[in-house]
Amino acid sequence: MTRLMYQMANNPSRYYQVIHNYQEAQLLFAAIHLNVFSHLDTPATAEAIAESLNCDKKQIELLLLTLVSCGFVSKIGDFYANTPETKDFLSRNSEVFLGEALLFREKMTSLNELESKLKTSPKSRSNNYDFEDLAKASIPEMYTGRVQSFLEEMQKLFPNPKRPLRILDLGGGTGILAIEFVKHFPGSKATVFETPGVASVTNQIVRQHHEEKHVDVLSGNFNTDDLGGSYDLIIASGILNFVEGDIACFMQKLSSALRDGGYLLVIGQYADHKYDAPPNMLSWLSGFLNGVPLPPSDIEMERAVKKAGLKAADVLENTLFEGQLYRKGITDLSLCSGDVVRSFIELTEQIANSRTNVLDFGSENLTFYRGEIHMIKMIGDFPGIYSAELARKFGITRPVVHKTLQKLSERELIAKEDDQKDKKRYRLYLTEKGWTAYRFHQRYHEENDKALFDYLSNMPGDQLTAIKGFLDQAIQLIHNHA
Ligand SMILES: C[S@@+](CC[C@H](N)C(=O)[O-])C[C@H]1O[C@@H](n2cnc3c(N)ncnc32)[C@H](O)[C@@H]1O
Repeated sequence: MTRLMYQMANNPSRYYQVIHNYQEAQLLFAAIHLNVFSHLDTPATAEAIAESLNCDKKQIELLLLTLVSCGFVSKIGDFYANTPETKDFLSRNSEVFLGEALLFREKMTSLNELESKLKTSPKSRSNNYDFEDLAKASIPEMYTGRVQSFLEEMQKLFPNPKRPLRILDLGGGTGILAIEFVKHFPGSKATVFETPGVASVTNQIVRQHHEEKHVDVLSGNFNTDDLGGSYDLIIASGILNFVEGDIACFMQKLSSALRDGGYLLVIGQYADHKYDAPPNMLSWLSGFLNGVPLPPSDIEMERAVKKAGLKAADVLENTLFEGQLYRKGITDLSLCSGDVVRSFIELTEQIANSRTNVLDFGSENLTFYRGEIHMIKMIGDFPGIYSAELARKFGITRPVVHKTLQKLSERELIAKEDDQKDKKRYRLYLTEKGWTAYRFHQRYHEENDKALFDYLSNMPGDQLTAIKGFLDQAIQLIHNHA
């Protein structure tokens, strides 16, 4: 009997690749378990490794050769050594040794009992995850990119590092994000909200970092307990599966805990629709089989946050960090025109009183009154400007301009050059020292004003129109008073 030749429409290689990946995983876990990689930071022979591990030389040689073929280890002559990546992450001598975390995650999310679990429905929605041990095991993982990327994003979100902030990390596990946040934003306070079991681990980690004064650990159930309030940022990373009840109600709870204009950062992988599979379904299948619900879909989240008065503000995308940022609307219904006028008067008073403020850029030579440094800026922006133009641009009298120019000239910050066309006038330029002051001043503004620019650039057009309209009216008012 002749068998019909299958016409190749599909390729089965994927299934063989799965076997390969499975065996590669078994190989890697056994090698981590044996602690092979910690002996390969410097080149060593199979014989030396076998002796250190108390194993058979021939068998170890086979193991090492396979590790080489999978790209975990390199080989030159008879010597084996870790690749740079393996040295960083799989050797116990490294500060970011991930071996224990990998072994723990494999055990925690194992699908060994998959078939038997399919026969019965889960008894309760309780998860069987050991989050206490996960928190302990995942500390080095946090420092292999997540913390670094998180801080980068936070520095963009809150450009003024001196602004004291209040943040909440819900189900924050290790507490490392909160700990690193307060280290980078001095004067800020962080709260980590965790289940009682994990909270004791978080507390220990906070103590190890000596951050007890800046990081509070609250223990409880975020579904039922009060979360505190007036936060500038709430982090919800990998926790939305554990929300009980309506996700819209939970989002409302988080929104109420935020101050106006505060941010909610949601980290996790979500399906587009309720009927789609979440992208990382496989990693968490063991939990789902135990009754942990699937996370909400993007569409459910969209509806829930909108209902809660939160608006999508940004997508934070980094190599190891992906999050959706929402912002609470700034709507204070109790606000009346009197409040705005009071803030305006406070602003004008502060500007009037700051006239005598001195800007010190690090030495007596580089210390300026506001009027002086702004004149330097104007001359830098318009090289060759006449003194009469300066008087006009600043709206001040010529004698006042001359007095300031005289001082700047004596301090060798500006130079005067005769005007070729009109010998009675002179043109103004900055000297090298003047340019140094100009650059210091520019940097000063870049650092200090960024928060205001960021605030305005996040604002919808109708609100910007309202602010511009108010400022035009205010300028008119000052003209009328003058
Ligand atoms: C998947 S882990 C995420 C940990 C951390 N946020 C991260 O992104 O690495 C979920 C965390 O939520 C905590 N958690 C789950 N349900 C909770 C609840 N009802 N109240 C407080 N914490 C809870 C767990 O203890 C666990 O630490």
